[in-house]
Amino acid sequence: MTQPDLFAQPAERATQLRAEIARLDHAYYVLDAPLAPDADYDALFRELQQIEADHPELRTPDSPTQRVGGAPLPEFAPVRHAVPMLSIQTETDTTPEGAAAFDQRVRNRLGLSADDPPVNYCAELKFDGLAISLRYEHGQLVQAATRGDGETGEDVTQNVRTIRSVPLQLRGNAPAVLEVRGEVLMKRADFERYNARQRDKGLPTLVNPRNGAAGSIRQLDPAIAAQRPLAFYAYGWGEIAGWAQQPDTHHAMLDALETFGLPVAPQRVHGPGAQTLIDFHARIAAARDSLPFDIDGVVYKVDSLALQRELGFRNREPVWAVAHKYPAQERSTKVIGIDIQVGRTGKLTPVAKLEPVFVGGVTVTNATLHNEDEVRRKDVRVGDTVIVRRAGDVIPEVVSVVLSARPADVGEPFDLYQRLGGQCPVCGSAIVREAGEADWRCTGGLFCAAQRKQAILHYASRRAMDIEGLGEKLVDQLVDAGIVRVLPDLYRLGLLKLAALDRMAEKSAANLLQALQASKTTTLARFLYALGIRHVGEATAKDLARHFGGLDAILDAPLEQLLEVPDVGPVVAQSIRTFFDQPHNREVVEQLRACGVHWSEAAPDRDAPKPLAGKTLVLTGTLPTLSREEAKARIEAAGGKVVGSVSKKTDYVVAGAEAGSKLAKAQELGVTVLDEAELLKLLADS
Ligand SMILES: NC(=O)c1ccc[n+]([C@@H]2O[C@H](COP(=O)([O-])OP(=O)(O)OC[C@H]3O[C@@H](n4cnc5c(N)ncnc54)[C@H](O)[C@@H]3O)[C@@H](O)[C@H]2O)c1
Ligand SMILES: [Zn+2]
Repeated sequence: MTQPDLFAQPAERATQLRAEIARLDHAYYVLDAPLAPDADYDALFRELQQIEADHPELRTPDSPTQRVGGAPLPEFAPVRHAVPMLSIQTETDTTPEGAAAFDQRVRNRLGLSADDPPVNYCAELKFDGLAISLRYEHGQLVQAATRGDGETGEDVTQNVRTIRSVPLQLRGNAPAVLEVRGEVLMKRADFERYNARQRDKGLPTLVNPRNGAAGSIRQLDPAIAAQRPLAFYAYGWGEIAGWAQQPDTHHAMLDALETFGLPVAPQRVHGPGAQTLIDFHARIAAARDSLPFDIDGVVYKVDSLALQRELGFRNREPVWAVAHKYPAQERSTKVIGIDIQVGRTGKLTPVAKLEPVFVGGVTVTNATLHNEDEVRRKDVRVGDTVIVRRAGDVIPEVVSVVLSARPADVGEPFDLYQRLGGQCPVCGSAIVREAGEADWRCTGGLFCAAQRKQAILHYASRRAMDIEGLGEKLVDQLVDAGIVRVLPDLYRLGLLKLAALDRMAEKSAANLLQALQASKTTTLARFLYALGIRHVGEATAKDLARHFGGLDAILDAPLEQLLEVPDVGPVVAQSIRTFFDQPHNREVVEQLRACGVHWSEAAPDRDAPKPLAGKTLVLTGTLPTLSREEAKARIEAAGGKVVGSVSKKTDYVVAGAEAGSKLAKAQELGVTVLDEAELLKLLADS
């Protein structure tokens, strides 16, 4: 990025700026891969405009200030716009009161004095997407084109057809020719969802919604475009022919477009004078974060089409419209460090520490880097200049690195495991990243301070230890006050301490103590589930309890033994093993037992005979006494496997009432068919 060169002469500086702007324009408009945040680009652009205003002799016809957008890509068929697609002037005073200056300018140009009535205006959102022109002939969508350089755009009809909200056929009595102009964009939630999915799959993410929209529309493969969720909002028009009663104000035109079935954003107003605009500016600024899509500001337009014609155009901009921007949602800043945070579920998230930057209306000093692969893909290093995005209520994130600004002494490529020496930065337990997972995790779930609240809430939940009255608010209080650090502390709570907490009546404190006392008598399955071991849900906890009978056998079970448990595969077995290999986790388990948590242990099931070992069974129809789940559990406990469809490899089909095609198939293949009684008899042999 070119820094202002204070010693350059205006002519030299203008040349520098034009070259830099041309480079950024190409990346942004042609390649859909911006190299700098808009705020930086806008600063360069304004500087050039200022030089050209101060030194008109330096203005060249090929200056970026004299034209719109970028050259169309040769891969697309060119579309010559019957009415050019222009830009909009962005004012420097973009405070709400800035609207008064626009009003004054309009009044001056129209030769109105202070005694004349106010001019009517219309105000809309300034969508941050890609401008598109939709051509309808006799109500049918016949062509969709990008803005391109304003004169010639790209034919993107196939891709635009995949956008659900763009009508292929207009409703009502549409004019013979209607060119609708508007913006294609990606809603924030769709963008987040798309990126989350990509991250999970280890695939590249979209830089921002604007880019996602532009990149999708300018896809050569409509099938790819169709997978990207896009939206469209109309805000204007180009060529019109054969419209008998065409409205004569901008707002009535938008209303008419809406009646044709075109999407028009509801956030729009019209009314007299600057105050209409000032109010809209303030209202939208407050609502910006909660809008479903990104906007970069608001647009003010003179409402009367006759007055618009009178005011006309200047350079590449209409005189009757102006844009006021809000604080940028993307800014560049420097990475001064990369921290790793431990989330409440043990997930490790790399976070960039930043030189403070004002973005999206707040000062940001931290931005998420999501996960290790993401840091590597973006190649973010300490010392880099990065683009940071903060839009809506989403946490700020690092979008990309400005590689051209990378210093020679930049840090090493990021390696999470090495950075942490394999240990959770909060509790020192081992960290793991399972196959197919994007995140590293701390395995010290019972002990890790970062996971305390989550661990307690899970432990107390209804299907775990079922401790009534121990909800989120109370857990927050107990942990924040330092009263409960690890689970066994729960059993050391006394009435005095509890009743001293905010809003805790003595009665409810006593109830809680009673619930805690009652929870000490439990089952092994509940206790195992309550520990919150990753991948050990209720069903697996029950299987483990049944298979091993007692806790000690599980604590030390080698992987091979864990793998013998029905439905426990390598990932689950490893997760159990790693969990109990953490000394801190074991300590907590021992302390819980010492506090009196107990259950009755049974003979280990794994030593029992397995009459169905190696057999494959299929269940069909309704059995007289066993539910489908019970039958499955019993068969699995006896070493059998239950599958969904009958084949030659099936050993038995267990058929109940209303058995259908599976029974027929079994008979056809000559597979032995059992009823419930016969199944129970087989099981009883164990
Ligand atoms: N980051 C970069 O490197 C880089 C490079 C080039 C351009 N840019 C950015 O692109 C923009 C450049 O200008 P531009 O001419 O493309 O757009 P602009 O900001 O000058 O405004 C014109 C565009 O606004 C859009 N618009 C949205 N809502 C509208 C509404 N209600 N009514 C009318 N128009 C509406 C239309 O698409 C129209 O084409 C700037 O924001 C600039 O920061 C960034
Ligand atoms: Zn930890």
